[in-house]
Amino acid sequence: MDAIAFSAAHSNMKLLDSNTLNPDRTVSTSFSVPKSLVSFSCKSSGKLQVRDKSRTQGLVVSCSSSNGQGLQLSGPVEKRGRLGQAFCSVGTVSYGEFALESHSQAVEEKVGVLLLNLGGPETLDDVQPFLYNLFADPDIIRLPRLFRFLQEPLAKLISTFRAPKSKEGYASIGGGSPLRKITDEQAQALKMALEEKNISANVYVGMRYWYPFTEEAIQQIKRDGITKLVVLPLYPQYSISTTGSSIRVLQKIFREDAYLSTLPVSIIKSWYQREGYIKSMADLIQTELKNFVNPQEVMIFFSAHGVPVSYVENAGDPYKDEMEECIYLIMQELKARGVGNEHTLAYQSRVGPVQWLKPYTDEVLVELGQKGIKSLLAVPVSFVSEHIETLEEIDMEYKHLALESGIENWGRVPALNCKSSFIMDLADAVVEALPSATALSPHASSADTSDHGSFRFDPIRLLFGSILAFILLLSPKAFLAFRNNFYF
Ligand SMILES: C=CC1=C(C)c2cc3[nH]c(cc4nc(cc5[nH]c(cc1n2)c(C)c5CCC(=O)O)C(CCC(=O)O)=C4C)c(C)c3C=C
Ligand SMILES: [Fe+2]
Repeated sequence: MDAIAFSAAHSNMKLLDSNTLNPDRTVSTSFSVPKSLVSFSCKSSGKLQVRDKSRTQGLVVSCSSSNGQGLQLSGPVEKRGRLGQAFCSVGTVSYGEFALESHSQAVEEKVGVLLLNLGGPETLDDVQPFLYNLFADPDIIRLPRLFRFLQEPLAKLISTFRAPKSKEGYASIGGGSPLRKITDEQAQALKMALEEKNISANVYVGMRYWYPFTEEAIQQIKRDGITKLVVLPLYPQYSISTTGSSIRVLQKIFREDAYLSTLPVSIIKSWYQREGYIKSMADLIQTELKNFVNPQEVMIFFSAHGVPVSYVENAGDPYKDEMEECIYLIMQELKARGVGNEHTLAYQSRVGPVQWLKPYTDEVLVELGQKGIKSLLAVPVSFVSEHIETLEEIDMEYKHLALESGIENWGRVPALNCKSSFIMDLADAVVEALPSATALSPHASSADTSDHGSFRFDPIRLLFGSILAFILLLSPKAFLAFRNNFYF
């Protein structure tokens, strides 16, 4: 007669019962674990897996003994818990002819959530070095491989020339980006939302181009001894230039570190299709529409941050498709609520001389004014916090342009920031991602870095890109002319 005791790998998990098992007998056991945190060890079998077979129907627990004689646990889900969240209770245990050793190992699990974001200058003095970091990113200025050595000098040049214009923008919104403050608040709110779901997690913020840098967050994750990590980029839609770039930084750090290379990690690449996010966006739009005298006459104007067309057409960036699907889902949700307004999507914030995704926000605003549209509600859609492009570009530049073009009633939907339904949905996304955490294998990383590799060889781009880079580097005068024509 042997006993098997299950203990959970997380401080919130409680062992309610253990059973004495007899061969050829099915017995019941019961223990309670948060649905997402399911990891057990069993000395004799060596392997005991718990799989989330269906998100809605709960767990099936299976275990194989070291000799493959089929220990099995299975059972229905039971609802428990202080706040009504799904807990799982395994109802029956059966096993084959082999005895099991009595104790399992309890591993203290420390869950971490890493929020990835762009970062922004906190003071006007930070603007040029922030821009340098941004333009030095090969996912932002994509030079042909042969000319990568030009990346840093080019970044220095462009950041120096763009800084005065950027500084004006940041000065007009109070002298710096609000991104760090808002992201810290989101991190705190997410930690609390997870606690309500009985998951104790450390939430970290890792910025791509300014403090706290992703590298710093990772060092803290190591110091804290995190044993399972969920990576959640704060961009609803995936782009090579945003989520892709941050993930590449992560993969590089993880590959080179013994501890990190074995840390189970789950990366949520994009989440624009989540019901909680779509509903939260629809809530914001519905609320804002009510501020207009004739809400049903208002054109809903989605304005997304653009990317160069080449990202989508040559490098396979899914950003445009994901954006269009996101808008479709938000509009479907609004329709289901009886809101049947007209809508349109345009892309803002283009930088430099290349073609960006069209239509451009500024051009569409003028066209809509000319067509006689009188009321317009701007909805920033690629980002979940207020930042320079909502506070300055939309609220000031585009509003001014729209009013000048004949639009009389202007409104803007606020960013989601810490809206509770949105934060709760992020917490759900984390909970759902936890079971699939696995070490970032060298395989996975090479697949993910393939954005670069998949950039098709384009001789014209190569030729012109390199000639341009050389001219710009060698001749400040030419750069000035270039800048004046194409405004960096
Ligand atoms: C989904 C969002 C974003 C995408 C896609 C994106 C691509 C992208 N951006 C630049 C150049 C700049 N971006 C700048 C600021 C900035 N960009 C985003 C988001 C996306 N960028 C945000 C949220 C911010 C604001 C951060 C803040 O400080 O509040 C800037 C600096 C500001 C300015 O000078 O206008 C630049 C430059 C490129 C080239 C690019 C794709 C290739
Ligand atoms: Fe940007």
